[in-house]
Amino acid sequence: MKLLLIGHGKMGKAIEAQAIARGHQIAGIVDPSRPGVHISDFDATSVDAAIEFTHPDAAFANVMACLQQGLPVVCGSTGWLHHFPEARDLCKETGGALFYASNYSVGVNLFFHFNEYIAAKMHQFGGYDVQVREIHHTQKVDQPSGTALTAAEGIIRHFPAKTMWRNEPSQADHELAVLSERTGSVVGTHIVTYSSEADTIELKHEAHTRDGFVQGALLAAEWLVGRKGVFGMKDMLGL
Ligand SMILES: NC(=O)C1=CN([C@@H]2O[C@H](COP(=O)(O)OP(=O)(O)OC[C@H]3O[C@@H](n4cnc5c(N)ncnc54)[C@H](O)[C@@H]3O)[C@@H](O)[C@H]2O)C=CC1
Ligand SMILES: O=C(O)C1=N[C@H](C(=O)O)C[C@H](O)C1
Repeated sequence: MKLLLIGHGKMGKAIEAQAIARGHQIAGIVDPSRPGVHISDFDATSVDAAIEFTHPDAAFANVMACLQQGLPVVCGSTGWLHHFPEARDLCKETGGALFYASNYSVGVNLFFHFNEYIAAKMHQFGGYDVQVREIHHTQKVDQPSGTALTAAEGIIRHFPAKTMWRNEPSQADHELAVLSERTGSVVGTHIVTYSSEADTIELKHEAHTRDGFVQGALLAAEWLVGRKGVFGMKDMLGL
């Protein structure tokens, strides 16, 4: 495949290396460190898919630009989802292809699946409170993490005692506390904890490296080619 990489930071560089190892070509790299290269320089004749990992403030414009250029786009940037409905609408209008995941690791997507199952089960029993905790490296700019928000939304859908989340400790029974910690170079750890007076049950995912995110994003780009519409990991993995 001919790939356009948008963002050449920790994720973009790791995706570039893994893409080349898998036999893909890098058609271009768009990043402020490479002035003069723009998404508008590319179209569907030169690029099979764009992969976007940038910044919460940049992702929406990049995704819209890809859709306007007719480029299938795999986006992993977090912190911009309040704009997602506009991107979905443009994707439909243009007959384009958009793949989004707050976390491309297959392991995290199993964690999301088990999280929803556990939330529905725990709802059947009284006496437990639930909270979400995420720990990341100090360079991370958004909080809570996109992954923690996906987990929180999964809990809220299946555990009706919680109707909203809050990014701080909460004494209100209906609020799901989603706590964020920034320390060292932690790649990404997410923990869902159910506590009662009698016991504690935890579901934890700890990324050891970025390899899981990278492999998932490349799988998504390969899977997206030839498809039209808006997709996520559940579509690709059949979860
Ligand atoms: N969905 C997932 O599986 C994962 C998502 N992420 C998310 O991906 C994003 C990027 O993460 P990292 O690579 O760790 O960050 P990073 O800070 O290492 O790299 C971001 C890169 O984007 C570039 N950039 C900034 N504005 C840009 C623009 N307008 N156009 C093109 N490039 C631009 C920066 O110059 C930088 O090179 C974050 O939002 C992070 O939360 C990170 C890991 C996994
Ligand atoms: O910024 C990161 O590093 C990560 N961001 C994603 C998120 O916000 O959930 C995914 C992963 O946890 C790493």
